[in-house]
Amino acid sequence: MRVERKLEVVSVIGAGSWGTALAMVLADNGHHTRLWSHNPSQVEEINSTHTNEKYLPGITIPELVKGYGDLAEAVSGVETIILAVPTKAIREVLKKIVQFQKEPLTIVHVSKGIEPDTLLRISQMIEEEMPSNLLGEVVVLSGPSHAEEVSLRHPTTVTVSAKNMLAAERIQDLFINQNFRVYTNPDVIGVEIGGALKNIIALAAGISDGLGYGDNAKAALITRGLAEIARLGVKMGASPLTFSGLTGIGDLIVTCTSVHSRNWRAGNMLGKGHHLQEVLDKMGMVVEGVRTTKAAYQLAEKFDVRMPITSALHGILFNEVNPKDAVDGLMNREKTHEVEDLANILDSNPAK
Ligand SMILES: NC(=O)C1=CN([C@@H]2O[C@H](COP(=O)(O)OP(=O)(O)OC[C@H]3O[C@@H](n4cnc5c(N)ncnc54)[C@H](OP(=O)(O)O)[C@@H]3O)[C@@H](O)[C@H]2O)C=CC1
Ligand SMILES: O=C(CO)COP(=O)(O)O
Repeated sequence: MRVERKLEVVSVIGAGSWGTALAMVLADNGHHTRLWSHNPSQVEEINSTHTNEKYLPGITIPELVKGYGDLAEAVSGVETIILAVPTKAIREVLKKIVQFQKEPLTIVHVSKGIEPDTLLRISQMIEEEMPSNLLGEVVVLSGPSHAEEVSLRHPTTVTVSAKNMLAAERIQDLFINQNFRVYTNPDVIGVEIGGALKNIIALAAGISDGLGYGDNAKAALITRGLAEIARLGVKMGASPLTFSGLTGIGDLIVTCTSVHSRNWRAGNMLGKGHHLQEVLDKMGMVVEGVRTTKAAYQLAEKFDVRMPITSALHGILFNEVNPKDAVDGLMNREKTHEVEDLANILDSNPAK
């Protein structure tokens, strides 16, 4: 593979499973990689035993990855940071960076969420928090990519997207290697919406499995889930084509069918009758789909888009609706066409 790779010092902000796995990809590509954690004992573990047992048990982290506990030191002198904290921590971390940063930064975010109430995508939150003199480019990296498999160097494909395609291509070159194939896509809205909303459907797929339903139900959730994600995304300005790509159907498949998925696992416990708070306490890792369900429910109202699966999940998570009743509700809705646009054309054609 021919890659114009300029070796850099790169900072990864957030040493959870995804930040650690991405730091390993960067180190495999020869970049000196600073992995920042707000947890001092984790920094100590990364530097002394080259492990991160809580998040990636059994994995050895390459020597080129160094743990940092001081955020200003971790970001000092770098051109690019990879922002790998959960969506709800993004503003807090950026507010800290703004206090000491002097030079513009390219920010690559790898989180999958939408902010409830403001209804902002992550790139919009970054643009809001960073003064323009400190913000170079904003790039999103997304796609079907469980950290556990990336850290084992199993073949993985992702997509990077930015308003400025040259920035996206630079980040493509930073990460791409024989195990980690990176595509570009100019559709930032579609990439961010697909990545965030697939977590809602993964929670629903987990619930379905937890209830003991089978592959038919899961295929239905994936397919009709994609339909409602695309319906909303297109209204928000995304290209419909993006939803048939890695950050759309690709990420939906992996998250709805993999035991690695925290969203699927959380859903599975809910389907087996556990209470939401108990499930989140047990997970010990971020389950982005819960907050994103709230945001997507609000977006559906704002854009006047039908999102029956999101709406059913919203009932389960926030209004004590019994999961089995929610499934019954979905199955007993008014009959409809599968492809609405086609149906609208037929409905307006008197000769049909
Ligand atoms: N895991 C995966 O396979 C993938 C995850 N993603 C996305 O990446 C994002 C991060 O997920 P992931 O790494 O899996 O999450 P994890 O739960 O594994 O780790 C989150 C990390 O962020 C830290 N953190 C939490 N809150 C703060 C805060 N306020 N300030 C600083 N650090 C904080 C946590 O620290 P602490 O240990 O102290 O809690 C932990 O190190 C999510 O949006 C997720 O959807 C995307 C693709 C793949
Ligand atoms: O986004 C992911 C894989 O692409 C990870 O999903 P979970 O957060 O559900 O583990």
